[in-house]
Amino acid sequence: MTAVAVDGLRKRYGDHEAVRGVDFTVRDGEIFALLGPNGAGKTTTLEILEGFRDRDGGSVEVLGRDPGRKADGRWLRGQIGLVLQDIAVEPYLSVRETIARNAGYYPEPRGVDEVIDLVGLEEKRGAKVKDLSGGQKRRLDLALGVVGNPQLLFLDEPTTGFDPNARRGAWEVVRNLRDAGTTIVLTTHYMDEAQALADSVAVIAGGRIVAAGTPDTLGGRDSALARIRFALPQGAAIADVPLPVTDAEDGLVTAEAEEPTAALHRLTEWALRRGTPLERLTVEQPTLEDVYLSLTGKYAEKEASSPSSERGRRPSPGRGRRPGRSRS
Ligand SMILES: Nc1ncnc2c1ncn2[C@@H]1O[C@H](COP(=O)(O)OP(=O)(O)OP(=O)(O)O)[C@@H](O)[C@H]1O
Repeated sequence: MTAVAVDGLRKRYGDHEAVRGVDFTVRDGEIFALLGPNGAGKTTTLEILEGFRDRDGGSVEVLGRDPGRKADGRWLRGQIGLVLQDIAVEPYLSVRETIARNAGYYPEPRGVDEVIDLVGLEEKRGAKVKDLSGGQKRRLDLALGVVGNPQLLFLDEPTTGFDPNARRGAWEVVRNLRDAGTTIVLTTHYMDEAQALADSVAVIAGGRIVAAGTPDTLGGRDSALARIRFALPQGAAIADVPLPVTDAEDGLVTAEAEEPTAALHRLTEWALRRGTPLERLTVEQPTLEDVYLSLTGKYAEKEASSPSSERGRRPSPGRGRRPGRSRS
């Protein structure tokens, strides 16, 4: 079943078309990541799905309902969870009191202590919200997003400001939620996060989807050539290397290979015969970040060379502008 279906979505702010015909679907029970540079239209798209913003065109279905219709929007608010960047919480309430208060807004909430354990705030159960660290506060945000036992959870940059251990902890929480049946739609600027978590991803740039797929296949990543890099051995010239190589950064040379095993065999045999080691040898497939940068870079180049491109766009106003989005 489809949890979210977006078809030809459009949204304009004055004369700026922020979302220009976006299509994607999110399958029931998956983690879907919407990726894109600042100002690409991610927040606008999510706000429309969450029922906080009207659209100008296209169709949107969330759990089979239209968040743009008042009655559907009300029903959806009981079924979806939101973890946003700027949830307002009462600083003098304790962690437990804050979660218990939010639980009261939902028809079938999760147990408060279960949620505290789920997000790893056991030690801080009785602590006042104002005394939490930045990372602990984000865990509380996550707790508030899941306490309603939502079918669908929206996570807006869920690990911004986390230390590396806390990020891995949060990923574990998100995976556990998915495994327990929650569908998750997230935005992130961290490609390692999308790689680690997402079952499928879509890249948005300039209000359009420029690529969609799984993290491993996005933009033809799985069929891309492997890159072999190494420092040219002392006394060797580029022409001596038994593979076509080009100069790379940092004094390294690069060979691109369809069959990296065979290419490495030729290369290492050559080096052993010469008796010179291949220093700083690495073999890499393009990472999700490489593919993302290439997709969004190509988009930016196309925009810059298009005579109709819109220059000097207003910078993204950042967070804190979703109308009426705080629940606490
Ligand atoms: N309320 C608004 N009024 C006018 N313009 C807006 C408004 N909200 C967003 N925009 C513009 O629409 C475009 C898309 O913004 P949006 O916030 O959806 O991007 P984003 O992909 O979420 O960016 P970021 O990664 O920086 O959060 C931007 O050019 C932004 O300046």
